[in-house]
Amino acid sequence: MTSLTKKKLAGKVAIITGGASGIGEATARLFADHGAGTIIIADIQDELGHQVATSIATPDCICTYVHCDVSDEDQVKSLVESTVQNHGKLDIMFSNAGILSKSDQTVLDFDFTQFDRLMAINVRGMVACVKEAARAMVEGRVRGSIICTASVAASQGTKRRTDYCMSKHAVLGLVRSASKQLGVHGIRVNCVSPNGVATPLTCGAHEKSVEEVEGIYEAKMVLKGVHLRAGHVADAVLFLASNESELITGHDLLVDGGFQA
Ligand SMILES: NC(=O)c1ccc[n+]([C@@H]2O[C@H](COP(=O)([O-])OP(=O)(O)OC[C@H]3O[C@@H](n4cnc5c(N)ncnc54)[C@H](O)[C@@H]3O)[C@@H](O)[C@H]2O)c1
Repeated sequence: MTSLTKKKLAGKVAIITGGASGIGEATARLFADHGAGTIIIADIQDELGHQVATSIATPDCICTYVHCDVSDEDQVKSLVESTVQNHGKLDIMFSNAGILSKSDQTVLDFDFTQFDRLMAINVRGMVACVKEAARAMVEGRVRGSIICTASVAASQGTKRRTDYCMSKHAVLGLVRSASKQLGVHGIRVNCVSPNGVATPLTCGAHEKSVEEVEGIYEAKMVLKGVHLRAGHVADAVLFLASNESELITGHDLLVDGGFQA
């Protein structure tokens, strides 16, 4: 096999949170295409998660669904422990699960109940996934890769969705700190920051179709003639998960069509 045809994740064991839908699902499919030996889809949408896992599994790729609410550290701990017990190790954690609040969450109309729920998933859940994955990698002496999903909202303010913007700023702080602490173990920690992708998350928030949402986001991109899709984000995650990014850690990889240029 030449290096050009070599699969980038041959034999790797990966967990993808929020893997039943959108960016997580697209990444699970791409990981399978690139030879991952085991992919664990961790989500709270049980029926969809099982369907996605079944559709990805092949004789060469074990793909299973595990119910895991990332806001509950015990569930994250047991997700990681069962992965290592059943599959021998953990090489890649893609901590991707995230939500938007129902209301606009401007400062003047801030709702703390929605804020608490969002922070429990978008921040507490991210920390739990990074913590448990890193502990398993250190214990198993795995030079693993941890990737979090941040957002373009991680590095600039927003006119609404204040809680979401705050949560993604926190993800950036987590990634940068974890990368400094875990480098000594050979563990890399990075994040991807998409601009708008039409997924169930954003279509639901806008109450618009995929085409309408893609139109809204395309208007904000510098690059024209292309829509930012979940597959573009998955490509960036694959790069950060594979040895092609061996020297890259603590990095925020923007996938935004030039939005922040
Ligand atoms: N779509 C975008 O425009 C965009 C832009 C920047 C960042 N992001 C981020 O990308 C990530 C994925 O979002 P998406 O657009 O693919 O949305 P999505 O709704 O299609 O997928 C998110 C998945 O996370 C799961 N999830 C929600 N709460 C969970 C919990 N407590 N525990 C486990 N799983 C849970 C959902 O069930 C869903 O399957 C999120 O972190 C989001 O903030 C999305």
